[in-house]
Amino acid sequence: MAEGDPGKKKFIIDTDPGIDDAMAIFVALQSPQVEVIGLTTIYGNVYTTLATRNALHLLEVAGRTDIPVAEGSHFTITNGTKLRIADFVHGADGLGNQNFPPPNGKAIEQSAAAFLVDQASKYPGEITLVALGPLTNIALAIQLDPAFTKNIGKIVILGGAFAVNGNVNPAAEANIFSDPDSADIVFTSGADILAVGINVTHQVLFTDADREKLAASNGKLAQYLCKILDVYYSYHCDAYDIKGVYLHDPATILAAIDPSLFTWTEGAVRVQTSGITRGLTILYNKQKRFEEVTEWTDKPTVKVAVTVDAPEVVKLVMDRLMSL
Ligand SMILES: O=c1[nH]cnc2c1ncn2[C@@H]1O[C@H](CO)[C@@H](O)[C@H]1O
Repeated sequence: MAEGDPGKKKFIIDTDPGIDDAMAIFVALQSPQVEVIGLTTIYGNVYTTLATRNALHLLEVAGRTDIPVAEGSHFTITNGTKLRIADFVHGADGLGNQNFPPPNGKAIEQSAAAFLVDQASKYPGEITLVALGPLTNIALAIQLDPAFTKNIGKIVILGGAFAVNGNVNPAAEANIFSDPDSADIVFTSGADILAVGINVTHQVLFTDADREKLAASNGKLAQYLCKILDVYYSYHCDAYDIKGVYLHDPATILAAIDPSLFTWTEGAVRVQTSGITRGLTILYNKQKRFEEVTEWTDKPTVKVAVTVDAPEVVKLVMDRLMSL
């Protein structure tokens, strides 16, 4: 395992790869300010077993098999096994139906939650955990170790649809919808949290012209991504009538590296865990003192992204992806 470069931010990426996860992992690996010290895997875009396989495969593509992968939960925090898997977004293999050969590497013995707890206590306050999938592993880490929320430096979450429609249904965004109980545990845990919702990532569009630029570069990662991106493009064309793809996960990596690319508001976030609005994320902006005690009263404050410098984020993503 890579051992500490004091000038760099230590990242652990919790991921369900996933085409935009692949882009995000590559962006993190190619960012000079970042040292990726581990990947943890979760269901979401694919089942967890396939997420682990894809995480190992992506590290092999990038030549970074020194980075450990810890496998995460196969079910929700309430032991739900009827998972919502977004294979229609990313292809049956999660990586654009390319059917890559299996990786040579293996996940470490430790579970994702145990790995997160361990690393956070090894480097207290130093780790940025970027959560790109449902929040089950993070909620499990919180339950496993009461000191985790204090030990982990920062948690940057791709999740939620703040005051806009979701992408699973009008109420819910995919990562939160997949395990709303975990999401509510994490949002109310008191950890230092930044959340990037689809209200913001839907402004970060990677256009056809961007893809052509990527294709024209000789970079290894660029060439690899151009192979897998087709399925993601078709999905966006069918679902949103747009010629381009949303950079949910890469934008979140950049938020973790440089929050000043975004503007933020603060407040308590609660997640609806049942009923027709299951997965709904509601931010209380603390602008009004309510007469009654509410489910938001006295809950810890988190930061939620409000706007993004989208052209700069796309430019940075492009630069990183063409740099190897
Ligand atoms: O319609 C969808 N259903 C499920 N997952 C989606 C959809 N669109 C995008 N994503 C995936 O979920 C995260 C953002 O919510 C992203 O990781 C994206 O790849």
